[in-house]
Amino acid sequence: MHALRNNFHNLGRRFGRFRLYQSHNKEMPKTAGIIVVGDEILKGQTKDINSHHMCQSLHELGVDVKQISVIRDDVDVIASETKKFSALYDIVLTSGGIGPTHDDVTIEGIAKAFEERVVPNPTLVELCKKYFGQGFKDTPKMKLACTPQSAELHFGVDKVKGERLQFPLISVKNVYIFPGIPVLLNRLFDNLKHLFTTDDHFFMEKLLVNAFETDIAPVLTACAKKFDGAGVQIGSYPDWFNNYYKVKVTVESANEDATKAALKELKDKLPQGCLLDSHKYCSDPVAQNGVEAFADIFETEDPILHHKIENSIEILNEALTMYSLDELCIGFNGGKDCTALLHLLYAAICRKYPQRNSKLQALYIQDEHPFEELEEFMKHSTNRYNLNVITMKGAMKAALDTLQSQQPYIKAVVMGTRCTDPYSKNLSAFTPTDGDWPYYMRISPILNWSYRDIWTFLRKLSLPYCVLYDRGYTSLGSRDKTQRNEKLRYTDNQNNVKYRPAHCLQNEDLERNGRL
Ligand SMILES: Cc1cc2nc3c(=O)[nH]c(=O)nc-3n(C[C@H](O)[C@H](O)[C@H](O)COP(=O)(O)OP(=O)(O)OC[C@H]3O[C@@H](n4cnc5c(N)ncnc54)[C@H](O)[C@@H]3O)c2cc1C
Ligand SMILES: NC(=O)C1=CN([C@@H]2O[C@H](COP(=O)(O)OP(=O)(O)OC[C@H]3O[C@@H](n4cnc5c(N)ncnc54)[C@H](O)[C@@H]3O)[C@@H](O)[C@H]2O)C=CC1
Ligand SMILES: [Co+2]
Ligand SMILES: [K+]
Ligand SMILES: [Mg+2]
Repeated sequence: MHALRNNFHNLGRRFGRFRLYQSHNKEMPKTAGIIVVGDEILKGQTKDINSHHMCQSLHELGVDVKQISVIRDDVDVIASETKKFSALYDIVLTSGGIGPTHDDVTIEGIAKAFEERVVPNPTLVELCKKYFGQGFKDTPKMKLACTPQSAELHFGVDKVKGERLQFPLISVKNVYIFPGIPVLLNRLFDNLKHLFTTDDHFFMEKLLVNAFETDIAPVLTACAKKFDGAGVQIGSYPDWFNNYYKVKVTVESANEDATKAALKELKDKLPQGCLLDSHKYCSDPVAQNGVEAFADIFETEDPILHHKIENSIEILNEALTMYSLDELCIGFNGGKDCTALLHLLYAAICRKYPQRNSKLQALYIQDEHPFEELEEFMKHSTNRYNLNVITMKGAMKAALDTLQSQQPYIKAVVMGTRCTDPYSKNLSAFTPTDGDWPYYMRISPILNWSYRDIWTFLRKLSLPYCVLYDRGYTSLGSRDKTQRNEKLRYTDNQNNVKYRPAHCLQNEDLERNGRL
């Protein structure tokens, strides 16, 4: 409803200035520029998160952020950037440089931009007096009470407590001056949103495309050109680690109809079959799939797997009855089998301990030559499932010996072993390690799962897995002893050698073909 505002009443409200879309005769959304001030950011000592927060919030409020500039704590640089941004954009937000120390000079810089003097602000002087006591005027704290002459103060109201915030947001003309400390900035921003709220709203649609950017570029270019006049922006964002799509394409504008028309055009013109069905893809499967849900999902389509899952969950529940979370860990090396297992175990733990604070422990015996992609995947999994990863180096047996002395409370390891793995034919769900191994209970809930079951499970639930499996590897070991599976090799119509993803392997007996 916000997009069409044809009446002059609304138009006039906006800084008395209106801009028009070339062809649609509609006002452009309010624009903003962000100036991030701080030497520490340019030195890489602090990661700028403030501009990110501001961009996100402003975008939600319908403000079109056009530029972010990161600059030094230097009066002249701040002055010239502020002057430039203030003229270019409807509003300017600055972050940082308003503390009491010598290296914070944002207030001076902004005063200089508008050729104003920095003067004590009576309201701020009163505030500081209350806050710091009488003597503050002769200390560096006095800096906090000084502003450019024409400054305005905006007191936010704490949404939770209903009280006025202690310190106001300072603005000079169209420049809003935020502190750099993220919690202070966020608190001010979130309690003063009304200053930036607009009548606009961005309408965003996205397409998940399973094709290379190079192949869809011509269609995107043509569509972007066609809808440019209507203010539609088309974005193309490749994701190298997603197992289900290669590119996220966004279509966005402040006009719902224009957005929809551009979306339709793209859907019509993109190659057949490359669009991911949004009903079949879940972007956050960890949050969405509880233990109960697993059974339902496979019940009709794959009743055999459905019963294997139920059986695995029974084993996991039994394991959780026998061992406390301190005594248990999952053997997790980023491989596909333990990835499927991790999801099951996580769900079972969440069900049994909905209120738990402790993390699920994962044992990772790190190979001397691990694949980078595998370790990258491990990192993502650690966050996704909130794991406490215990990393051990060296040969497996020796590593387990060390584990026993360093973490003596661990008694059992849940493993993604399947019957078809070497030496695993005679394992059962609960089998202690062999006599010549350090003593642990090995718990193997997915022994009777096949290669196909693993892939059906992972892909049906949109679970993330290591990207190497999308690049021709079907079984992963140490980097120097693992190759792509030749059974997945093919040559495309331009005569390039390529590999299909692991889930396409037909004959699953050849799973370990790439292991040397
Ligand atoms: C805790 C533990 C106890 C073991 N006990 C015995 C034993 O008693 N007798 C014996 O002969 N062999 C034992 N092994 C070795 C095991 O049987 C396999 O040789 C080994 O897991 C590699 O198998 P794979 O190549 O099929 O790999 P995978 O199919 O990747 O291994 C099967 C499962 O083992 C776990 N795992 C494998 N590698 C790692 C790793 N680097 N870090 C953490 N977890 C991993 C995962 O859960 C994985 O799903 C043990 C291994 C582990 C981790
Ligand atoms: N109580 C309040 O509301 C206010 C307090 N002050 C006082 O001013 C001082 C802080 O002023 P600042 O302008 O914040 O000083 P500053 O520019 O020195 O920044 C303070 C810290 O914030 C972090 N930071 C800065 N920019 C960042 C960014 N872009 N992303 C992530 N982190 C970033 C950095 O770690 C930096 O050390 C404090 O001493 C505070 O007491 C100032 C204004 C308001
Ligand atoms: Co059933
Ligand atoms: K400082
Ligand atoms: Mg600073």
